[in-house]
Amino acid sequence: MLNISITNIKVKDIRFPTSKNLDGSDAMNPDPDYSAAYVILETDHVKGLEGHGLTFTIGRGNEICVSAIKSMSHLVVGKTLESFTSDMAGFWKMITGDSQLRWLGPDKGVIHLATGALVNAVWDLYAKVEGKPLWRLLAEMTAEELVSCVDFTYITDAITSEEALLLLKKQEANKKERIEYLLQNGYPAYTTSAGWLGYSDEKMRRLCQEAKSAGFKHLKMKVGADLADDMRRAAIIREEIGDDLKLMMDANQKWDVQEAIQNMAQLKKFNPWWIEEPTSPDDILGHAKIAEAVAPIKVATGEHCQNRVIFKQLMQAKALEVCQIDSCRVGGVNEILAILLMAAKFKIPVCPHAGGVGLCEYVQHLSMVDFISISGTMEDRIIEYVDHLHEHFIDPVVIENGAYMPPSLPGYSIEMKPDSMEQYTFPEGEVWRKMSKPELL
Ligand SMILES: C[C@H](O)[C@@H](O)CC(=O)C(=O)O
Ligand SMILES: [Mg+2]
Repeated sequence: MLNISITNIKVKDIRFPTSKNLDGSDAMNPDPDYSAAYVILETDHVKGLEGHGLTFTIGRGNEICVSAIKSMSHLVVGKTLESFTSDMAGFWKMITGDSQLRWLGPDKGVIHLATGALVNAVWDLYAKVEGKPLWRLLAEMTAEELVSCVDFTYITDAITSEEALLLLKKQEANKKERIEYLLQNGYPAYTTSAGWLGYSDEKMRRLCQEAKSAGFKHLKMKVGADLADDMRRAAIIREEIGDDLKLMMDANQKWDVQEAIQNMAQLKKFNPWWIEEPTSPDDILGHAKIAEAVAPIKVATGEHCQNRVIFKQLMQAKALEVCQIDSCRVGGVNEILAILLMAAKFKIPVCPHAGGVGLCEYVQHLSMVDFISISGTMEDRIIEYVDHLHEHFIDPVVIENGAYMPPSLPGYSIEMKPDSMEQYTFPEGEVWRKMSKPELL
């Protein structure tokens, strides 16, 4: 059944003009246009099944990701799916190990974002061929099969494949119960939709009220542009959500280390649960220093963490207390599994990043497999939710009473509607043509 070949790859530059309403805005990224470098793997499957994947950017530069994906296409076109799935760790090593492309990374920057799109498209195809949503495909793997998806290169000083196997075996006994629990209750979500930096106070108030009535128990706000403004906005949010809901703050890398410590000394008045990306994502020791100084406020990071090696060091240095995996910043599902395993070993909760197009659709699968097979718990774990652009997906996320309900369609939930792809292709799609010629609006 898996003996199908990938016959062709299509890559698209799809952009949504979210900067118009300042959706997704933060202190570092004031005008993001949520965008996708989008991959379609065509196959010779009798039903014409395709693998879809994307990597997320915020507009300009999306074309560079598109180009990088095209440069990697020789690694998948003409190959059978089985040649990948029979040795998933080998597949990932091959994709990230091209002897010439590797020079562009290794495992970082544009080439790694491109890897994310391509690897995720292969997993989408695999899950579709197996007729299962990705979370279930992964959850139904044995401990041995899951371990065999992971390339442990450069992380064996933190976790070996033998340790990973033991950890997974411990979770095997109660997997069925956890699947049942998930199907009944879903996985708790938090919302960022009320707290974008560019929103007016009135809009923020209204969205806080809506979030509360929709059943969310956690809400995240953006900080970092101006401390006085952060204090004012935090006071408004607390006024609206009260003291029972948890509030998180996200500085999107705006501060130097000392500045982060000083600013959090002021903002702690609003009882934040975590401070996210307080400084440069590459500054491991800086994060450790901040974590020590701002405790009990937790330090969260990961959406710009380039690979499993940096995650490993953040964990080893006690620099990260909430692990925010990003489904396409690192090299797709295989590398995410490596990070989930390390987080479980270090007992660090995983709360994925999802502020972007398609990221909610992706990451729900990852937290679900974490719960079922890896950490075995939802304690202190929540998945980010942003209320944008879900209407463009064939299998959009379903949020009920503040929780993600498990997807049931086969695949990785990332396939976009053909119409949406066409209209938002940059720059020739209808939406962008009209924007460049306002008289057509
Ligand atoms: C530019 C993105 O919207 C970013 O602000 C997302 C983010 O930091 C988050 O969701 O967290
Ligand atoms: Mg963030």
